[in-house]
Amino acid sequence: MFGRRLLVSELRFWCDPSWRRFHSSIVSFNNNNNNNNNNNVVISQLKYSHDPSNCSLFCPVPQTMGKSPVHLSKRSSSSSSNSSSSKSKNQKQRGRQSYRFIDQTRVRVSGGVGGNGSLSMYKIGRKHKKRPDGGHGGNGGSVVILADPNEQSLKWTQPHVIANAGSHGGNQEKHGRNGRNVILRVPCGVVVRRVLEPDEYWDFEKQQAQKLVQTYSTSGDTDDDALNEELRAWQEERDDAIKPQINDSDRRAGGYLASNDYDSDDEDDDLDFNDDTYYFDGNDDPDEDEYSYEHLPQAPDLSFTPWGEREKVEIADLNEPGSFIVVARGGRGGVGSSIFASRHGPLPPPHVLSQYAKPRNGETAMLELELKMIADIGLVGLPNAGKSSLLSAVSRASPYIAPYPFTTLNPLVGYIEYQDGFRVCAADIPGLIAGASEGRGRGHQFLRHLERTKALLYIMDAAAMDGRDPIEDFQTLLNELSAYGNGDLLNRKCLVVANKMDLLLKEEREEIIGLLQEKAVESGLLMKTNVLGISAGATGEGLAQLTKAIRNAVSQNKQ
Ligand SMILES: Nc1nc2c(ncn2[C@@H]2O[C@H](COP(=O)(O)OP(=O)(O)OP(=O)(O)O)[C@@H](O)[C@H]2O)c(=O)[nH]1
Ligand SMILES: [Mg+2]
Repeated sequence: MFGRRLLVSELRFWCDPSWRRFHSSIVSFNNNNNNNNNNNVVISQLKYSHDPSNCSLFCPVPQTMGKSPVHLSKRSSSSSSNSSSSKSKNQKQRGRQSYRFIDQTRVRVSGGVGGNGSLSMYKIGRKHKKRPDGGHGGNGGSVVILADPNEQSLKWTQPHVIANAGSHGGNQEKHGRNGRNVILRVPCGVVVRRVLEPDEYWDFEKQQAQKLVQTYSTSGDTDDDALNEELRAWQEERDDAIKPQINDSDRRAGGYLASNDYDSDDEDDDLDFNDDTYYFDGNDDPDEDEYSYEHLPQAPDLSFTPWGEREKVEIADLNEPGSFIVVARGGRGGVGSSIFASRHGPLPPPHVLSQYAKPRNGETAMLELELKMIADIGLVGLPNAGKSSLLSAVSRASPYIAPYPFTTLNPLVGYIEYQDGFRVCAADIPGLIAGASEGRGRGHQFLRHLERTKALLYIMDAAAMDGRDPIEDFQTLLNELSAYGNGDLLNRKCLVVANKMDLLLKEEREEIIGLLQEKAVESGLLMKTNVLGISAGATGEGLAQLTKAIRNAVSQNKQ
């Protein structure tokens, strides 16, 4: 930035007060340029702010030992928003809610390359004697993904994150500095999957089989369709059997290393296969060479996953604050010549030394990150049922509320706080529609966020303001939840709520609540209380009773 032309009318930046060098360098930089007419940088106003959200430049954590990691999170791309005073209330509300929420993304990560080892030789006296004194290169930095409760969205600017390279070694046994790690901060509840390259394989057996198939497929023509059919069946069977799981023993306190998980050559893998069952030619007896593979017709289907999709392997589930995974390790630094100094005998020849001095590249991986929100209770309902109104009535969250469907487009979390300090995290899920379990109306993306909730709150518009029948709405919700995944969502503890009671007469209220109650009992829901009538967006009736019931529903699972 300093070498380039830059015109800034007002520059605000925040920096950690303990990083004094940054303060002074900016101030002197500004002064120098003001005295110089040919300056490239014009700063008319320079402001310090202690509020990170109100700045043009975000200055990362001070670099104390030269090794502090680079933190990548949504804050690193924050920009100033100092014209907020002129915004209307609605715009403000919209702005607050419509921050860019990303719950699924892909990122390529690469560890830093190591530094070169030095080949330096120290001349001893006048004789032509030399002593090797080259230092080792530093190791490249690694890329780490860390679950941080302060993050809300999977947002960062780079599609390819590369950790810093290690420095080169020098003479006099000066070893290079290790590259800085990059820490990608993600919200809690992120599932990390590694997307394998077309030539990468998760397990050894599959790799061997694939090689075999490729070899035979190039050998010639045959009409042995039965064999092909068998091969295909075998592949399908194998694919079902190979459901890679994260092994608990791979996890360590505070985190775990990914690299062990995706080592395709690791023969100690947990996945046990019965050789008899999965023997390549489908025979019970592996020794019996009944088929000749020399003339298979054409290359069999090489893709083990649907067309265009590459194999994905789940390598971590970062569901606890502070849990982390090293997704790309940095390359090792080159070995300096000094390693041979204490050895007896002649030095290795120069070409061998330079081989040693070469650093290694860091690991590279393509990752898919998917956020599954961790909330205690999920608010489920059709559009306009009043989910956001309820969340804003019982918590400090301020979702956008309006009388049209699909006002809420992204899940939003709010905390219901009780007088004794107990807190319940509630997630407002965007409205579901019929067919959501098949993906209609982004249904899959929304239902995914319910997977980790401890309890569900079904909310219906009892006044039928949109002309829908609340009982039918309830049935739609039950259908969609039972059809999603393995239908497990219906077995959660739940509360059933009829909203907009203020618009109904006394008899109508009783009738609606009675019908909903009947339907809930009929469906076998694990209800914590009877159906509750509330008015979340108008009078606030029934909310006190509801918050107690919510606490009751989630507290058994919570310490
Ligand atoms: N009269 C009355 N209106 C309500 C009540 N609760 C919500 N509303 C109104 O219903 C409309 C929809 O409310 P929202 O909270 O946005 O509904 P939602 O379920 O979040 O809707 P989506 O985000 O579109 O799924 C708004 O106009 C609210 O003012 C209530 O208790 N009584
Ligand atoms: Mg809403």
